[in-house]
Amino acid sequence: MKLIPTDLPGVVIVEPAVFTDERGWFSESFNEPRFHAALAGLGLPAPRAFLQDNHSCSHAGVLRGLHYQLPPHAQGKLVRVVKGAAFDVAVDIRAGSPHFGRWTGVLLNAENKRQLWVPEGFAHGFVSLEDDTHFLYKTTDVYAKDCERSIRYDDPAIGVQWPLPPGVAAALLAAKDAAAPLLAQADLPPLR
Ligand SMILES: Cc1cn([C@H]2C[C@H](O)[C@@H](COP(=O)(O)OP(=O)(O)O[C@H]3O[C@H](C)C(=O)[C@H](O)[C@H]3O)O2)c(=O)[nH]c1=O
Repeated sequence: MKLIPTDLPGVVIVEPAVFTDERGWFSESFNEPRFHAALAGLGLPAPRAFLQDNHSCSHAGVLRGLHYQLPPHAQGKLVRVVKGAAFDVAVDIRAGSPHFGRWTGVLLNAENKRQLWVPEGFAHGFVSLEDDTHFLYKTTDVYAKDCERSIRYDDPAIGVQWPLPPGVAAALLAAKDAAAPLLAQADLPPLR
């Protein structure tokens, strides 16, 4: 496994080792000791244990986000795409962070097998770039609807440059994602 820092401190790309032979390929999608050691190598803290695995499937142009959960159920997320493609985005929303409101985006797809580590204190979302995009992720806390918050994906104060797949004029959103902008959020996670 190799970690590649993004331009947003704390958010890193995970490139798992892939072993190819005449049968196909094998890859460890998660290995806690190796993940923790690789994070330590970048001076980053090990996350809490992952408590939940999620799997969603999206049509081309579907945008899920920007979402986060507040303490005591803040979630770190280790995300990947196993079929299709997605542009995955993390935003630092920790009150007091020197990088508050900054975002980074990474192409995740079945071919590059890349993952993105999004720590607690960051909002997360993605836009699906193909039909039938299967998005899998581990979270460091369980789903807690009362702690869940949404930030509008096109908040000009954040300025995410969302790509859209060919033929899609506008992102396809759930009603809950026509949300408030970042600076209108009533409560934001603390900088730990
Ligand atoms: C997130 C979640 C949802 N649900 C139920 C609640 C709804 O009845 C249904 C769909 O939930 P939602 O519309 O919140 O799903 P997404 O829009 O994909 O939400 C996710 O979108 C972005 C990408 C994130 O980073 C979060 O993990 C999460 O907020 O599944 C559960 O039962 N457990 C869960 O952990």
